[in-house]
Amino acid sequence: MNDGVLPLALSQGDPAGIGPDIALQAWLRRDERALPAFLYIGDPAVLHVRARQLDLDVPIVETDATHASQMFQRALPVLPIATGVDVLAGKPHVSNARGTIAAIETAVSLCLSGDVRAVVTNPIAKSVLYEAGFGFPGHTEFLADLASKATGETRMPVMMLAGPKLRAVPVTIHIPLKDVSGTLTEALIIETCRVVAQDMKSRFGLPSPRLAVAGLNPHAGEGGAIGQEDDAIIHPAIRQLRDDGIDAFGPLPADTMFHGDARTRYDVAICMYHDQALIPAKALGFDDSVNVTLGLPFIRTSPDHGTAFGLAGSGFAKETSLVAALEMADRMSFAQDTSR
Ligand SMILES: NC(=O)C1=CN([C@@H]2O[C@H](COP(=O)(O)OP(=O)(O)OC[C@H]3O[C@@H](n4cnc5c(N)ncnc54)[C@H](O)[C@@H]3O)[C@@H](O)[C@H]2O)C=CC1
Ligand SMILES: NCC(=O)COP(=O)(O)O
Repeated sequence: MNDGVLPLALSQGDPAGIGPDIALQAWLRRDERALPAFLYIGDPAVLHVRARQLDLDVPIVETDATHASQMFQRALPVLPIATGVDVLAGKPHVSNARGTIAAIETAVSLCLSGDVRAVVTNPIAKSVLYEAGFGFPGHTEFLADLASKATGETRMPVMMLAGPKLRAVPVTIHIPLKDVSGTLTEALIIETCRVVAQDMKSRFGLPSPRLAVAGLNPHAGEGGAIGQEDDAIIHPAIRQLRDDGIDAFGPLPADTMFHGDARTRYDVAICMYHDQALIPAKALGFDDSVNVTLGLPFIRTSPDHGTAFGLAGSGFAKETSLVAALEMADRMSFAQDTSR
């Protein structure tokens, strides 16, 4: 079924984490889930060792993007990126960082050159990359930087956690909670919502998405008695978005916008900080939610979880979120608006 269709690129992530495990396990489910062909970009030696450790019978073939789809049925296609070090499951090490970063760069480059349809990333350990001098908070900002360098256009990346029950976007991402208030601006909220509205239309088939905007403070500020940001920053941003024809509403008290009835009234929850978005997203769908980066000139999805070092090589890591990420990237690539 994959012959003639470009593959997806799957970066290895931190090789000491569960990325290799879930890639092997996802490949074994290719028929059951009718998975799109994917090309694993990473160290084949790590995959061989991990497959043995997990007692998984997965043939591995070293190849390139051109031949991956036709080989996918018979073997897991791998574009080799040597780590050059002994990788131990569950033991992160700074010397793995170079291979982790190179795999992401290669995946993006293949996508921008039209050799793969989308980029799916396995989890990275941010602290390991920071120790190696990586200058970005996470994939989201790194991918935007790679895209900007390749296209010459500045990109504003937007993180969205998407599952069957909830789509949630954090306006501020990996910053300390104490800095959230100072970072939130009317312009940041407006720009984030514009990117969300545009990508919901072009990549998710929702022509007029309903954006429910959360307040920052308890009870959305209670009329200014419990904080000023809701009235001073969030409310004017929503007014501007509505004037621009975007169906945004709020600010809503965040504690009551995620229950079942409330979720029927919107397509995307716009949240003011990381945990306001990611706690409900992971509570409602840890096993099958996907982390998507909006605002890029290419498609990027990822499992919603991290490296789970404690599970690497154990056989207890679930591949379900990675499978959902592969399936979402596949759907998005066919829905894609080529005018972007
Ligand atoms: N997209 C990415 O690259 C992401 C990377 N991270 C990174 O991952 C590292 C570890 O972060 P944590 O907060 O511990 O989150 P985590 O998601 O790795 O683990 C949280 C809990 O969920 C469990 N878990 C995670 N994935 C699972 C799976 N597939 N199957 C079964 N159980 C699973 C873990 O065992 C642990 O109990 C950090 O360095 C963080 O930066 C975290 C989130 C996303
Ligand atoms: N908490 C979500 C997360 O860490 C994912 O970040 P990114 O690496 O996709 O930017």
